[in-house]
Amino acid sequence: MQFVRIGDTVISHRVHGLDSKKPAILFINSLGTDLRIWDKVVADLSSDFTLILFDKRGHGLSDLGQPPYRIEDFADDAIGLLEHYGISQVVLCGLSIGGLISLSIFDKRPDLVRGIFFADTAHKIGTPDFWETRIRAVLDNGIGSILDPIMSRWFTAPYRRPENADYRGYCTMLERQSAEGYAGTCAAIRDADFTETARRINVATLCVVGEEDGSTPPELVRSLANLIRGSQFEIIPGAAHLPCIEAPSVFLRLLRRFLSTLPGVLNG
Ligand SMILES: O=C(O)CC1=CCC(=O)O1
Repeated sequence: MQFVRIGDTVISHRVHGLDSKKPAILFINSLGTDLRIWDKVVADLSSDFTLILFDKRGHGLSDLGQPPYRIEDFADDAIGLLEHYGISQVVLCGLSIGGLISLSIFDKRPDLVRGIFFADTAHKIGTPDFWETRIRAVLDNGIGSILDPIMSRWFTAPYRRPENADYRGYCTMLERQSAEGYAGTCAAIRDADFTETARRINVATLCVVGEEDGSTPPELVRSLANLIRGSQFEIIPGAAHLPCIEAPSVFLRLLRRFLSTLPGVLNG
C-alpha cells in the first residue's frame, strides 16, 4: 500500500508497473469497496500497463476528510494522484460511482482522459429519496444493517452461498468501511447528475454491465451509452454489480478489447 497527501487528505493507493512508456489506467471504485476489488484484473494487466488504484476518501485506508462529499472532491483526489505521479494521459475505468467520478474528471481535465471504460454505472444513479433512506439507515444503525440488500445488488445468488469464502470476505470489506465515509459518499451520488457531461464526451468509451446488476441495471447503463456519441454497450453474463470480482475473465476481455481500440495503446 502507498500513501500520498492530496490537499489535506491522505489517499491510500497502489501503483503497479509505473513506466512512462506504458499506457496508464486509473481504476475508480464503487461505493463501499476498497482497491482490493481489482486484484484479479490487476494480475492480468500489470505487465503491459501502468495501473493506478486508490481508495476514495472515506473508504479503505484513505482519510475520512470532511463528509458529506461531492463527486468533484473524489475527482480532485484522482487528478491529484495522477499529477503526483506525473501521468499526463490515462484511461479511466470507473465502476458505479467511479463512472460519475470519471465524468467529473472529464469535465475538469479533458486533456488527461484518453478513453473511459464505464462499468455498472450511469450519468445519474438512483433518486434523492433512495439515497436519503440509505444515509439514515447507515448513520442510525451502521453499515451491517444494510448488508443483505446491498449484497443482493452486488452479487448473483449462486455467488452469495454461505460456503463461498470470497463472498464472506467481501461482506467483511463492506462492513469495515467507515459509516460516515459511506454515508458521505451516498450524499455525493444523491446530488450528482452528469447527463450534460455525458453528452459532451468526445473520447472513446465502452459501457459494460453485469446482466443481474441490481444497482445500475442494464437498461440504465444502456441509457448512458445512448447519451455518448459512438459509445458501445456490452452485458456481462453471470455477474451483478461487481463483474470485476464475479466475472473477471469477461471483464478483462472487454477491457483489453477496448484498450486495443485506443490509438497508441497496446493491445497486449
Ligand atoms: O450500493 C449499491 O447499491 C451499489 C452502488 C451504487 C453506487 C455505487 O457506487 O455502488
